[in-house]
Amino acid sequence: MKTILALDQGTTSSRAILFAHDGSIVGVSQREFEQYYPQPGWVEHDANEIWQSQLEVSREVLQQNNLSAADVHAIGITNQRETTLVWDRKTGEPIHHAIVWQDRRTAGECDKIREAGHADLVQRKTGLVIDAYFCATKIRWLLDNVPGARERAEAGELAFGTIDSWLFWKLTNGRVHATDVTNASRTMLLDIASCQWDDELLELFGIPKSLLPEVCPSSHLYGETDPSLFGTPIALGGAAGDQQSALFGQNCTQPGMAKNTYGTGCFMLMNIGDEPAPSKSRLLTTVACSSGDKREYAYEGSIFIAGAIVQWLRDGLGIINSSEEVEALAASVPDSEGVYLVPAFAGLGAPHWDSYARGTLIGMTRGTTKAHIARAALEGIAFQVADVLDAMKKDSGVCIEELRVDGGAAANDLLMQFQADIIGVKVVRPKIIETTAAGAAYVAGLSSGFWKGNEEIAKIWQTDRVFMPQMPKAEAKRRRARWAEALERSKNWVSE
Ligand SMILES: Nc1ncnc2c1ncn2[C@@H]1O[C@H](COP(=O)(O)OP(=O)(O)O)[C@@H](O)[C@H]1O
Ligand SMILES: O=P(O)(O)OC[C@H](O)CO
Repeated sequence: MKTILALDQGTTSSRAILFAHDGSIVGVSQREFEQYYPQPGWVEHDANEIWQSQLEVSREVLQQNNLSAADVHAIGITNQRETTLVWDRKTGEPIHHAIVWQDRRTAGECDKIREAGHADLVQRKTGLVIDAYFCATKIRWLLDNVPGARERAEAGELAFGTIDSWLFWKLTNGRVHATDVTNASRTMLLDIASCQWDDELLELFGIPKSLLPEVCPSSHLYGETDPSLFGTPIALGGAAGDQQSALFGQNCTQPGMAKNTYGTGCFMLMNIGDEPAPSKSRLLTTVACSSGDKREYAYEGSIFIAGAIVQWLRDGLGIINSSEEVEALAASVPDSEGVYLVPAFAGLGAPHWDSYARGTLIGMTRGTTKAHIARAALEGIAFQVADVLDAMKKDSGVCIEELRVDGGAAANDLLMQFQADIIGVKVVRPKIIETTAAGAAYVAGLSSGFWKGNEEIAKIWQTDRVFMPQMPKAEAKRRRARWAEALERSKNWVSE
């Protein structure tokens, strides 16, 4: 049986998923790995643990399904984006833990770069807002804080990579140092129009060019796995950052098509075609996946806390025992009775970008119960998404006809219905919810000839359930206006 093996290297776990030619899932294996929080606001990963967990699940999914490397036509990689790693080219050893996308250690540095007047240059070239979220200031931190790192980097001894690059390096035993263009577009060092590393930005951030990987299309033959890993070499057919991969996996290949992933955070991406138009509403412009050399772009609204608020109800407040339970609890009341929960626990991302906002629970009375709070938590996710959708409509001038959804919290019917109600747009959940891994499988399957073209892949995507807006428009408007007031109260709460 021929399959495509998708490696889905996420923030909290490594997964390996086998896809058959009809797009169905043959098997899944998953391992969590440790999160390191050395200081408040800092988040790190051990890149060797990432590699070991990824290798183990890859071998395990084959074994569990009685398959071998010979049954894998190609491998596709999808990964947590922006997480930054530097390693020694000779030994392959990381010089430090990877600095994770959520890490805020370079926020002060970003404030300075913004204050020095570089925001327009950075947005024009990279499509990004200056924020600690992206790689550039994380790389500089590593070069300036790991003893000897800057000298070694200047001598060409070190390599930088996002997690796709790290996996390519390990899978080929150091023969390939490359990244795909969607991951490269999150470094804040790429000119997204030419898709080349930009010398002016490298100088601004003090980063030697010799550190950087080669930038390749997402759907591209990068090499093959070292024979020592799986017995027989397997073709490496492509890679994509997880959110762009999900956009491709949702088959949003035409301008105006949008998806939203409800995981730890929420990431809404909309295909905007072949021009990297800058956003006027503080969204990001990012490189999207495409099936060949053709460039495609997307607007992205990144929301830092979404499903994580449900984990907080479970672990922080203890009012539910599992994430799934939130739906029944929230459904036990008809509405939140005026309670609003702004989940700005890690500041606010798009379109507000307020690092100093904090979580706010407001509107409670003596009648408020845990059910109202659970409901307000789910509604807070949907209101944030509505704010991003508005910004997208405004920037693109496109009337979004449907929002395709995926991610763990997209299983929550109450949340999906409320989402449709509050945005007044139908919400469509596909049958194959593993769209992130599917996107990686597709880019690898296309470059290696497993699938013939986009048309063949488009047939795989099928609707599971459609949520139509039911709430009267005036009521949705009233609730959004109240949300906007609650949001204002959460802003600029802490000073650093
Ligand atoms: N039924 C549910 N209702 C609401 N949230 C849920 C539900 N099931 C899972 N979640 C949330 O979804 C998140 C996990 O989704 P997942 O897509 O695996 O995230 P990630 O890739 O960011 O780790 C968790 O934050 C969890 O609380
Ligand atoms: O690993 P996830 O699914 O939380 O995704 C992380 C994003 O890529 C961060 O930009």
